[in-house]
Amino acid sequence: MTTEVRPGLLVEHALGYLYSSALNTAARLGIADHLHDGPRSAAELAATTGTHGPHLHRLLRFLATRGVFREDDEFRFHLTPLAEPLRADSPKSLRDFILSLGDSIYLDPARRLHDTVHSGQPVFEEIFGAPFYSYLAGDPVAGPAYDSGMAAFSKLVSNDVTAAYDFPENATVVDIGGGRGGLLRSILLQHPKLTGVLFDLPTTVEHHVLDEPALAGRWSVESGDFFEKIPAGDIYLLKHVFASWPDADCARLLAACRAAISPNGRILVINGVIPPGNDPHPGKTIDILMMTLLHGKERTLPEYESLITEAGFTVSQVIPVSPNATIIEAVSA
Ligand SMILES: C[S@@+](CC[C@H](N)C(=O)[O-])C[C@H]1O[C@@H](n2cnc3c(N)ncnc32)[C@H](O)[C@@H]1O
Repeated sequence: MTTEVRPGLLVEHALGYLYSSALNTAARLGIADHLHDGPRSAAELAATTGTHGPHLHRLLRFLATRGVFREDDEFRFHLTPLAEPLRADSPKSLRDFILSLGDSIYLDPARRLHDTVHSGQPVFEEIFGAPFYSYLAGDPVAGPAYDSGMAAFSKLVSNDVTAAYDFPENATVVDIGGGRGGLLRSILLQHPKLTGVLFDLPTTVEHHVLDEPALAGRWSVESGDFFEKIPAGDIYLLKHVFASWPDADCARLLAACRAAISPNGRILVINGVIPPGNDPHPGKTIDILMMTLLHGKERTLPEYESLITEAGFTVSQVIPVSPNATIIEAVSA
C-alpha cells in the first residue's frame, strides 16, 4: 500500500525549527494580545510592536499555515483558537511556557541531540557546567524563567486534575517537587478541609502562589532535596516529577515517600503517559527534551506500574485527565 505524501513535506519537517522560532517571536511581540480586540493588518501590528511591517507580514503568513492566526482577504490577521493561549492574560495562557522554551537551556542541548543519541547521556551538564536543576537553582534569570514556564504549563490542568480526583475530607496533601504550588493552591481552594505542604528547592518555593486569604492557616512551605527528606503527610503529589529522573532515582524517591507517608496514605503520580502506536502525543515530544537535558524519560503505563510495584506500592486507580496528565494512584501493597 502506498501513502500519498505532500510534496515538500519532508523539507518542511527539516525546517521545523523555523516554526518554533516564529512562534517564540510572535509570543515575544505579544501579537495575540494585540489581536484580542479584533483583526489587524501586519502594518498596524508593526506600528504597535515597533517591528518591520513587511517582515512581520511574512512571519504571520507563515504561522497562519499552521493555524496560528488567520489572514483574511483584506490582509488582516485574526486570532484563532490555537493562538488564543499565546495571549498573556488568557485564562489558558501558555505564553510564559512558550517563551521559556525559547531559552538557551533548551535550545543549546537540542542542537546536540545527535551526541545524546550516540552516547545515551544528556548534554546539558557538558554545556552548562552543572546538572539541569542545580544550574537553574544557581541562575537568577534562567531559574525563575523555568519556574514561571512550568507554572503556566501546569495551570492548564490544575483545576481538571483537582476535579478528577476524589480527595478525602480531612488530610494533608504534600506536593513534592510542586514548583510554585499552583496545583496545591487549586486543591486547597476546592477542598476547604484539606491542609497542604509545598515542597521544592528553596529558589523555587520562594515565589510560591499560596499566599491568599482563602487559604490562610492551611498551608506551609518546606524546601530541600526530596531525595533526602520528605515532609509527613497523607496524600503525596508527584506531578511531572518522575520524567526528570531515571528509574533508580524514581525508586529512591518512592522509598523516601514510603518512609514518610501516613499508614493509609496515597501517592498520586501525575504525568502524561505514552500510549502505544505511532500517533503524535505530547509525551513523545517532551521525551526528546528530557533526553537532552536529564537522565529521565517519559514513560508508558506498564513502565509506571513496574516502578510503583517494585517500590512496594500497588496501583489502585488510573485516571486519564488530559494528554499531559494521567493520575496514577498508588497505595501501600
Ligand atoms: C518538571 S518540574 C514540575 C513542577 C510541578 N510539579 C509542576 O507540575 O508544575 C520538577 C520540579 O522538581 C523540582 N526539583 C528538582 N529536583 C529536586 C530536588 N532534588 N528536591 C526537591 N525538588 C526538586 C524542581 O525545582 C521543579 O520544580
